[in-house]
Amino acid sequence: MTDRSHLPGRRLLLVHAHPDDESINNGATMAKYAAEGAHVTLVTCTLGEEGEVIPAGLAHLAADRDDTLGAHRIGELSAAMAELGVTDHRFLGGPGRYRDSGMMGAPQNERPECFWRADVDEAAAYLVEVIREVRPQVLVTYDPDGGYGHPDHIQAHRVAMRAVELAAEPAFRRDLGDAHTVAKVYWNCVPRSVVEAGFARLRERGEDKLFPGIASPSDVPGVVADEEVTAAIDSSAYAPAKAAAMRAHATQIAVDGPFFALSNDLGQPLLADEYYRLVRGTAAAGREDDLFAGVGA
Ligand SMILES: CC(=O)N[C@H]1[C@@H](O[C@@H]2[C@H](O)[C@H](O)[C@@H](O)[C@H](O)[C@H]2O)O[C@H](CO)[C@@H](O)[C@@H]1O
Ligand SMILES: [Zn+2]
Repeated sequence: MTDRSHLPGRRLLLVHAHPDDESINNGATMAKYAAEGAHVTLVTCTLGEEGEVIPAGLAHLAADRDDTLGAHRIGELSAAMAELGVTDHRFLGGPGRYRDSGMMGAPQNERPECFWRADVDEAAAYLVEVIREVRPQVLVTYDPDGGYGHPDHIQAHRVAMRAVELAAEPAFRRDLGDAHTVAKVYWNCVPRSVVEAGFARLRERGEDKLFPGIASPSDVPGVVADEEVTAAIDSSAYAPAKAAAMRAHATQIAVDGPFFALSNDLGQPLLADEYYRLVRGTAAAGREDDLFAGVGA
């Protein structure tokens, strides 16, 4: 039986594809739970080597130039975690084990070392080892489409969901630790009414002029009908930390007040509250305001 005495009471594990996804999707949630004393663990599946680069002075980092963006983004991620108060962040299988696959359909999808071509069970075993060590009650990842169809996001979903299954199997890889059942699994999402209100607010205030273009609600990853949302984390107190963490990913994200843009220069609202769909486990009555609702230590 695993000795849990050294583990903090509440333990949250997040599984993401690239450095920056964690701050965009869950920055306020991570800051909130870290501040409340929960143990927050982030596993990022690639280094984001194939990303575009916003600052002109860093353009040389790009994959088709010096190909050092991955190493640079490790530093960005560390800076972002410092802003959120998160101290446990890891790369799946170690830094560089799986390479960023590029956008769906890109030639990079064919590289043998890219995450999109990973064997899901082999990749999941790396995550089983983390799950059996940290023993989280709650795991957060993407929906089956990865939020917006990026191959690394889709693969992160598949690997996370497979690892949850395997970690709970006592007969699976006993060398990776005692079996552990994750009590609750959530997928990131955003209610349609919140996204539409966010864009309307920015247009009303004329802040949609801060960037060359403005995205549309359909560009936002994981938009769902309001009634599909099962948890809403009021993280307004942590909005500054989230914005600072997003700014730390300077090669990928430009933040201006309540607005941000990725390298496509399409501005969108920076949402402080963060939303989830429970897909494994038992939800508390009504829309939850705590991801740990109903779980024991
Ligand atoms: C938020 C996210 O998942 N970013 C990924 C994504 O980056 C996008 C990509 O470069 C696209 O071509 C741009 O138009 C868009 O603005 C970017 O956000 O894909 C990258 C390559 O796989 C990845 O490194 C980045 O983290
Ligand atoms: Zn991503």
